[in-house]
Amino acid sequence: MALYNRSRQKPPRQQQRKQRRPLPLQDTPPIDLEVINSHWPPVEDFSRETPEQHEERLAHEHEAKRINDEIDAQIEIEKSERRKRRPDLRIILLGQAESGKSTILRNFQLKYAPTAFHAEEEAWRAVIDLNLIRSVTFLLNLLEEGSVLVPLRRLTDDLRRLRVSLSPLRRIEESLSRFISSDHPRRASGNGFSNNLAALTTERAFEVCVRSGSRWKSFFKGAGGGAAVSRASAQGYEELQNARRVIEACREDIVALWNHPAVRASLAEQSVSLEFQSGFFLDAVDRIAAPGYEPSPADILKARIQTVGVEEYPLRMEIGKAGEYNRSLLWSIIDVGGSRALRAAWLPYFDDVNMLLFIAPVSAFNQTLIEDRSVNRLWDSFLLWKSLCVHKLLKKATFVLLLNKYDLLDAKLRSGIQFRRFVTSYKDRPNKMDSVLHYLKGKFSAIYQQDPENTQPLHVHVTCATDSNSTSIVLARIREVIHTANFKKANLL
Ligand SMILES: Nc1nc2c(ncn2[C@@H]2O[C@H](COP(=O)(O)OP(=O)(O)OP(=O)(O)O)[C@@H](O)[C@H]2O)c(=O)[nH]1
Ligand SMILES: [Mg+2]
Repeated sequence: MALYNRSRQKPPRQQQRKQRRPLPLQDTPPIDLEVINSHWPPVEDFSRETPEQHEERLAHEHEAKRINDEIDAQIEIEKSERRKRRPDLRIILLGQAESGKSTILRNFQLKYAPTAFHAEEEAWRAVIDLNLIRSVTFLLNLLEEGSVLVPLRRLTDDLRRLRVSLSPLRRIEESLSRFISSDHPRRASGNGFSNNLAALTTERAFEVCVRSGSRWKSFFKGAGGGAAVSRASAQGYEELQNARRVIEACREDIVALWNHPAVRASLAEQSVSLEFQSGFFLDAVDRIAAPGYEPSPADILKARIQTVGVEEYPLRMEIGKAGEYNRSLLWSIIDVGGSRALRAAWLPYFDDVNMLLFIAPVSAFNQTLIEDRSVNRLWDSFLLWKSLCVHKLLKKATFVLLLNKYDLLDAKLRSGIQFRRFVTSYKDRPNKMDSVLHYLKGKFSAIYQQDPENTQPLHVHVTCATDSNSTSIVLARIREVIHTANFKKANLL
């Protein structure tokens, strides 16, 4: 029966258009409202059929049934595919740029889907190489004529030699950038190597940008070999191998440049701490530029690549204690680009998220936004948090707040930077990490509790996302929250 309806429901496009055109009033055929609830299609009278017509009709019905069964089977396959793809749980990672969202995502992958995590090591090696080269070319730029940090007159012969011997790295930087962020061959926001002090005091001098979280990795999947590798991929792979050879050849000179007393003195004079910058690998050159280098999980967590856009990462749980999972769970983790211009793209993903993980980088109290130099980064985090806490579409989601980068907060406070200088309401509380964290936790929690619709408890954790061991404990607690509080009720776990 359905087949007649279906074939009638799908007339060719032209016909559809014709049918939609309204009939002139006087031509409108009469309607019989009695048939609305009667049989459809209407029962037909075949009593006057000839044997030929009968045969023809049966053949036609047989063929129509075959097509109908085929369509039904296809719909069933699609439904079951969709069911397979639909995650058991959706988590969204939110926070300003460089708060650590993608690093938290990598921790999730490392803990719960290690095979997938390790399969991407080669792609991450290219990012680490690029992060390293950008640090080196940053230092090389200091040696250029007119640099505010190392005036040319102070360049000794050994520095001049290093400038020449390391110059091939500039070309390598170009080719690596091309592969990793083909849309953005140079750094994204012009904040990179200007050697201007405002840029240096941020953590974003070595920015590498990627349009969408995982597409760039697919290049590396096919690049290493196999008959089906395209010519472009093979050529790209060759270039990557070449980049690697140049880095290895430059290893000693990179170490010499980084350890050069004149370079260090100049950086110190200007209070530039490259160690606080994201994607800083200069202190590990010996290991990273060695032949056969394979990135460790810690290296991958330290690598910096800016997310531009929104991407959902399926996370199929691979591990767990025996009997812990009664089936293989599929989580979906949504990672977003955090800078202000990218936040409008978040909204369509709020609808059916089960959990919101907000990442606030507590070390950012003395920094301003790259996108708006007049805004303190900590202030921006609070504004963002406030807007999410009252967001109508997020009322069903469990809120988890991660006070991230406590290691950098600690280092800054220990180096003598006064928290109260940047957050005046902190007044004369101790300039100690625990006290600052306690203060910030209180402020974030108060904002959450201000909205009477936020009835679920807020879960707060202090994290250092580059430390997989401590983060793993936090992730286990988050999983516990998922397990016990909300989703158990819905039989999701
Ligand atoms: N020292 C330290 N570095 C961290 C921590 N968390 C993240 N990072 C580093 O900070 C940099 C930025 O982290 P990302 O995860 O890329 O930041 P994001 O929030 O995804 O940024 P966008 O993609 O621009 O929105 C990376 O180099 C990380 O390795 C932390 O707790 N401590
Ligand atoms: Mg990111």
